[in-house]
Amino acid sequence: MILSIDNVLTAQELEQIHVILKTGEFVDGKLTAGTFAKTVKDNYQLKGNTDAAAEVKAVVNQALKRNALFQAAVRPKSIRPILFSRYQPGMSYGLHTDNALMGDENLTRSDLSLTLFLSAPESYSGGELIIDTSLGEQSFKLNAGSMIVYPSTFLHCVSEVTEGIRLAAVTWVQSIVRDADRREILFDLDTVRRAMFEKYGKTIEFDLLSKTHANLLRKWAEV
Ligand SMILES: O=C(O)CCC(=O)C(=O)O
Ligand SMILES: [Fe+2]
Repeated sequence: MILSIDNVLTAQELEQIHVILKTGEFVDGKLTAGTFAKTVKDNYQLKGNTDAAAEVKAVVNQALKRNALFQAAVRPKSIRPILFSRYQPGMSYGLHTDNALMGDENLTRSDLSLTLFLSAPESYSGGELIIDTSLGEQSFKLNAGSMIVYPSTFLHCVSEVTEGIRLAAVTWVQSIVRDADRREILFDLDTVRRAMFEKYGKTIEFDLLSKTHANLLRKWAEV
């Protein structure tokens, strides 16, 4: 399942991030790419381990934490440090696969990748996130503050930016439910059970669905 979530950031948070990214120090994005992805990665990334990076990371982490749809669909167990990237005209990130395991001591398995778009789509040309799914290529260029979450199992790329600046936040998530199909079943069950509660209250059907949801989660969760 590829999930598009709108308004992850408020206008105020977006503004705060833009102010920081305007003066923040950017470094070559190749520094955070795997051996082979490095050969096709051409962008800048906000230098990590600075006060500026800590502030923007905190804003995005908080936004992910409060987003009910993200939490229900993704079931994050751990989230890698957020990267803030900048693409200027001529820059792109060619077709690649994300590393399966990330980090040194605390390994995170990349079950899901996410791109949180930070620039207004009309402010730059190109720069689509293109995901090579089993149904063919799907191209995304969302409003500033909106986010795409997709299984890290897909090949993907960022097309060349030909005009303007593309700013984005990206990271990877290990889910407590490793398997994407199982994650979707749990998400659907949870959605239906909540909708039934809203509509009919705490009926026996709601209780049975809740039991099934909880029992499947017990079977499939890795905690
Ligand atoms: O910027 C994006 O939309 C995706 C970046 C990406 O694929 C990566 O950092 O691995
Ligand atoms: Fe990637």
